Amino acid sequence: MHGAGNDFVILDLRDGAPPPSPDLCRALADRHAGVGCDQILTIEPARTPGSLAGYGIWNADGSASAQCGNGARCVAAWLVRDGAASDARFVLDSPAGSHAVDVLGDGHFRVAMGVPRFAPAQVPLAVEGAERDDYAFALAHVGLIRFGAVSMGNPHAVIEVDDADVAPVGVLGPALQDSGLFPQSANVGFAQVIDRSRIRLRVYERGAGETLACGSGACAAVAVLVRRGRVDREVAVSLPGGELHIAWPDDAAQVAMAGPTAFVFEGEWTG
Ligand SMILES: N[C@@H](CCC[C@H](N)C(=O)O)C(=O)O
Repeated sequence: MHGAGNDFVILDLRDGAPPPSPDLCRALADRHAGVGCDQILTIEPARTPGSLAGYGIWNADGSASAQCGNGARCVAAWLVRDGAASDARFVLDSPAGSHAVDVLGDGHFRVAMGVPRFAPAQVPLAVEGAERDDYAFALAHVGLIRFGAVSMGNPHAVIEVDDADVAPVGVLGPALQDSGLFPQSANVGFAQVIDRSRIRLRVYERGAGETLACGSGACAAVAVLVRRGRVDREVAVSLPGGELHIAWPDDAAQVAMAGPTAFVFEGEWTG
């Protein structure tokens, strides 16, 4: 499946089958010798009362994550297609917590992605002191780098750029990930503000490299830009693979992310 071009291998493990090993994740995600994907998602039994199902998230490099916005929509679409979800609203459990999902029709879903957390210890970001909207550090080989930092259940850095097309995503993304500033690494977003309700975004993801879209990254970018007063609280985020709609009604509210899903093919892994 894919959500705005962020592609997934989905394993339905609701029968209690064990999750894939990191080696199997890497083999599945390999775009030459495997199926090819940014993340592997496992659909699992619900973890909290009232939830429809749980899901796990593994990056292409075999590392685990707690949050995946595009993946949440794809899991929702899977459950709707197989008849497990018949209501217009249901709840799914990610490793980061429970998420209300709204069925919007035509393969589109809205997911409550949680309240953004900016405190350095919560991102986590290895700096002393109170949270800030903007951090600046000189990194070896790349020089001064300014970014915002936020957790959406997974760690994000957001760098504002003049033109997303020419942003040095493949240089600054790994440089920030490897800098030691983010003890659990980070997904690094490059956000270009078009106007107060539209941005463009590219994301160099932890464990996957640059992807065509990152749902939690879109939420993170909007949260950072709202805090800086750069955008309003409802923003259309244009990513290389599609568009997501992000709404953050107030600082204490959950961020809502809406966007598309698509089924691509089904198969049996014999590798
Ligand atoms: N593509 C996802 C995020 C997947 C996990 C991320 N790479 C991490 O390691 O935290 C999304 O749509 O949010």
